[in-house]
Amino acid sequence: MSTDYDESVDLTEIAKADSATCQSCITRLAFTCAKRLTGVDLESSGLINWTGESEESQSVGPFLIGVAGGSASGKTTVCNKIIQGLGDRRCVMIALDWFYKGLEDEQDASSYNFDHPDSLDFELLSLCLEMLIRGQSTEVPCYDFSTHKRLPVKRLISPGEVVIIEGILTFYPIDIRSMLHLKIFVDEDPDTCLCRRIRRDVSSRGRTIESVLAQYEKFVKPSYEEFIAPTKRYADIIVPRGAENLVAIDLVIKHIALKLSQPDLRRLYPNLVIMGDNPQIQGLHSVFRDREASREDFIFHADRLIRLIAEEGLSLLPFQQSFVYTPTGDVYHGFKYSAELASVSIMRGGDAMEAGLRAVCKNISIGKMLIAKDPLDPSSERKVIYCKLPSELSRKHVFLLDPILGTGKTAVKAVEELLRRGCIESQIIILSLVTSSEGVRFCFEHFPQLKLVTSAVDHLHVSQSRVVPGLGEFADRYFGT
Ligand SMILES: Nc1ncnc2c1ncn2[C@@H]1O[C@H](COP(=O)(O)OP(=O)(O)O)[C@@H](O)[C@H]1O
Ligand SMILES: Nc1ccn([C@@H]2O[C@H](COP(=O)(O)O)[C@@H](O)[C@H]2O)c(=O)n1
Ligand SMILES: [Mg+2]
Repeated sequence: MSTDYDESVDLTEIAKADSATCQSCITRLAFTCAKRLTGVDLESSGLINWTGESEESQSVGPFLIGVAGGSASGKTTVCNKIIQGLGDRRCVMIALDWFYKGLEDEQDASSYNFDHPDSLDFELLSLCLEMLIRGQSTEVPCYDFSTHKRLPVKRLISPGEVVIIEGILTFYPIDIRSMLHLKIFVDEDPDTCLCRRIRRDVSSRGRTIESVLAQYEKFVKPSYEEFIAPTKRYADIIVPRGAENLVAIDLVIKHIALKLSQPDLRRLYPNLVIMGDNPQIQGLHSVFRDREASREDFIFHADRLIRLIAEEGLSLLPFQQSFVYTPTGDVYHGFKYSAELASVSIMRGGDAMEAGLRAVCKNISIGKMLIAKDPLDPSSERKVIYCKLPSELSRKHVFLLDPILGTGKTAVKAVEELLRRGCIESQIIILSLVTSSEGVRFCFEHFPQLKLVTSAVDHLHVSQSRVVPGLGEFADRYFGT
């Protein structure tokens, strides 16, 4: 094959690029080659909507774990066990200790509080983590505990599938905390921590017993109480007895392995249900996404899918144990829903989901909401134009019907209105046939407690105006308008 590629694609650029740039270069190269070989410009033909950028927006990046806890509680030891348990997964561990600002020559270590948040360079840590999240290598500082200074060298850290950041104040700054997908607090008896710290600091950090005890009384203990212990409430998991707690460590390893097995947005958003992983669902999509499908086929297959999505939504409702007598006079022990349910359709697309929903939830009361931008000002914010809701929503679970969730802005506006009218965030379940990954992120960034059931996650076209590959205007195709 000729190497006569378009000059705008520089192969040396690919060789030295980070993964995102590299992907984008390779995409351009692929488009160029295809155009040379076939004469068809795939990029502008509309046959392919994939671009390096949009693929990047689908990527969920590394799984970020934060480990916090008192000094010498066993954080580093717990992290090492987790990494060991993950086997050949590529894990990267970052110690908060590397980000100590260090002392100036004139500063006296015995009167400096190394347990205060101001002693750490969280800004630099944040930049390093952002690079790892983008799949890029990053340089981290090296710190010398015996001189209390940064060394004049840096260490290059390559990106990994799992990134663990461990340190006493990992959960303290909100920007670091909000990046984390799993937060673990190691909780150890303070006497045990002190004994371990004396041993460790004397043997490997160049301290005397007296200096460790003086620092402990003056700074370590008070700062633990003021800054570290209060961050325990941000933890998803509290591990008592640190590295001894093999059951907790095993559960954590299993949880991470499960998350790594989810290559999509479910890894980040536990309240996201995607039902599209099987041929049955994909078979339905193959009919109603087809632009040649007749209206009759479109409605039939869309209704089938809406029924399945509604059933999935029902499975998220709370239930309680119940029993019935069977015709044989015996008792059958089962369950019944313990929640009242209502629904709200976002007009006009949501209206087209009502028949499918009613086939599953016979007498459900359905409200309506019309949300739109000012037609004379397309850059304006979305507004609620019309809203008629079922009664007593505050004690009900609500299915919010939005067949195609694009930017997510309409859905978010609808959720805001529902909350304003008394709904509870965790009781709102969005039912959507097709979503974009960008829309999913937008919804969960605004409302992490809500639930979202969809049968496919596409992506937003660069123009932001449509979901691709998508299925066109759902309501127009459904109502034949
Ligand atoms: N469960 C344990 N039993 C005995 N020693 C431990 C245990 N966990 C940690 N240590 C020791 O205690 C010291 C501090 O542990 P480390 O994991 O470095 O704590 P941290 O990172 O929280 O400061 C280390 O010398 C380590 O080997
Ligand atoms: N120059 C320094 C810097 C930090 N410390 C102490 O280290 C502790 C944090 O490290 P862990 O591994 O124990 O989490 C912290 O409590 C600081 O007091 C220090 O002594 N000297
Ligand atoms: Mg440590």
